[in-house]
Amino acid sequence: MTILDGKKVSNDIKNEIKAEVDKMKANDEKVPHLAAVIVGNDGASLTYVGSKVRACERVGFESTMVRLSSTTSEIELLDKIEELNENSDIDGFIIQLPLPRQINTQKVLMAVNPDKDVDGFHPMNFGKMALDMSTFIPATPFGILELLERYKVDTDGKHTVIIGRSHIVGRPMSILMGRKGFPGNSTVTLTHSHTKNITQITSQADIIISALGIPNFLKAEMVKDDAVIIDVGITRVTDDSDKGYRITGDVDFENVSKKASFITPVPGGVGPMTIAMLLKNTLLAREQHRQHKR
Ligand SMILES: Nc1nc(=O)c2c([nH]1)NC[C@@H]1CN(c3ccc(C(=O)N[C@@H](CCC(=O)O)C(=O)O)cc3)C=[N+]21
Repeated sequence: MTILDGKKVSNDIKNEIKAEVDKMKANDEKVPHLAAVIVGNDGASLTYVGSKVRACERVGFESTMVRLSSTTSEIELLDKIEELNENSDIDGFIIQLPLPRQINTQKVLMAVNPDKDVDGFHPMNFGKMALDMSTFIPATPFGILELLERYKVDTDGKHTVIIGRSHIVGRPMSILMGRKGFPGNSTVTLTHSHTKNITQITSQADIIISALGIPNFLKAEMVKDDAVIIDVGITRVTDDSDKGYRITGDVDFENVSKKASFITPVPGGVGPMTIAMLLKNTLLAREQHRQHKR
């Protein structure tokens, strides 16, 4: 059994990005600038955005955190997005999800300039991804592909079963694993809350990608020997540690890891990769802006 060490790989990627930024600095070029908009005071969201800002500092990017109150109206957020679209110093930005109820998420994501959409959530970029055109791939799916690639996990002709059809993970992952090339060429099954007899399906999977958010959902009985297990779940459970919580994935790691050929831990698996790939998309955005002389 091999642990897919997202913590280590994400550090490698950050070092590679930092080397690129150092070259830019040596040439007196502008360094990439990422902005993150966060609406409201959700604890988990603030933690993630904080990690993104710290990761920017670590690789030498400029970063801007835009904090808006939980009562922000849709119009106010759209105005802020317009401002970021027009600010030529900003290469890419993200709107941290979820958004408060009064705001229509789809409308907001459509307002982001696709050239600055480093989350890859704009329908234009999602469509390009589905059509194998070069674009920003959403950071979590991109991170999973990168892990599979760096550990040379064979995906060709394999049966990949995805649990969860979210717009951020399950849906894009189902498209990416079925694309031509590596990692890809999988036969994909996308399962969700209306799926019947899920154990029968997961038991046949060569690769399982679980993005559900239910701790200990995936048990050893649901997995065949030598399966590849990617755990995208991140659920906070309260405990008596200093933080007051620990995070746990969808997978019963202790038992499933005994059967798996490769498995991602939580924490230290897909989560850190998400942040590294957001940086990678921002570097890509900077390079494209430079070529278009913006
Ligand atoms: N516009 C937008 N883009 C996102 O990419 C986005 C989002 N909204 N909303 C929420 C999800 C979730 N997400 C994570 C990022 C890093 C970790 C991460 O670093 N996790 C660490 C542990 C972090 C902890 O201790 O809480 C780990 O798994 O080792 C987790 C989850 C990005 N998301």
